[in-house]
Amino acid sequence: MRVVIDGLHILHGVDFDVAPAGVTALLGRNGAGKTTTVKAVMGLVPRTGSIRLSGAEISSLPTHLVVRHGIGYAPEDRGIFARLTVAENLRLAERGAPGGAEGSEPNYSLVHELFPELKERSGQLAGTLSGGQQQMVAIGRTLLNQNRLIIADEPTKGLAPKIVSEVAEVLARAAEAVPVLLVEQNLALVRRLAGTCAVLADGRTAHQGDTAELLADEEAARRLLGVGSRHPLAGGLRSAATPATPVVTAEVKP
Ligand SMILES: Nc1ncnc2c1ncn2[C@@H]1O[C@H](COP(=O)(O)OP(=O)(O)OP(=O)(O)O)[C@@H](O)[C@H]1O
Repeated sequence: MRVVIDGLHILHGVDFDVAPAGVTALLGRNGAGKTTTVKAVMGLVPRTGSIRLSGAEISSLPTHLVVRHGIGYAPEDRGIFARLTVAENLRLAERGAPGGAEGSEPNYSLVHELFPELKERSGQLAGTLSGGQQQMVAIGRTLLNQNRLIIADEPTKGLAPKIVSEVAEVLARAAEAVPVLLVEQNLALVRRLAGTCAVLADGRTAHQGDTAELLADEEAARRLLGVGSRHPLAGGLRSAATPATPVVTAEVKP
């Protein structure tokens, strides 16, 4: 996949798979191209190449059709309507089944089970919620519909440690139902949640594989992520199986 904006080559060789279950982390240093990559998947920036969702080519689709194919997107800025209530923010996200098929109701029971606070605060203006609560709305919206993939772009950015743990728990539970592509700088969280990862560097895929193996490899972690050998994550990390068939593949077309 490639992205050129105003003549600038932002992405020039991004090629990775999202595992069909659990969390896949999209990693890389600041400016590596992570946010641009997820925007390209969503059709929010012009892109060329191939993006396949469960085998279907979606790289030429506009954003609303990408969404209808079954991708729930929690953007970096959370995309909350501050002057609408929590309930109205959720209602705006309602849609039918992937591909436009009829017959699937928005799953409010799942959202309220994972985030009881959203039910309690349904009449509150979203702009008056805390950062963590707004993140709950953003992730809750992705769980409302029957999605094939959830993309969360730095969902813990700027949150207090206690809220980070809560959001991590929610992502873990969400990933039991739907595969998640997670852009995240917090490597402790990545270690806990993501079995597999792709690492971007300078607009290209620099690495893809088992997250634990990468974080245990001092040289690779330092080179790709800037993690030093004394970093608490270096060495002895959990491993997770890599399922066989990717849910999303993004690659450069020859
Ligand atoms: N619309 C744009 N116009 C020009 N340059 C852009 C645009 N969007 C992104 N870039 C540049 O492309 C590069 C990749 O940006 P991107 O936001 O995708 O990186 P990132 O890996 O998400 O970084 P961070 O971790 O800091 O959020 C950066 O150098 C950025 O300045």
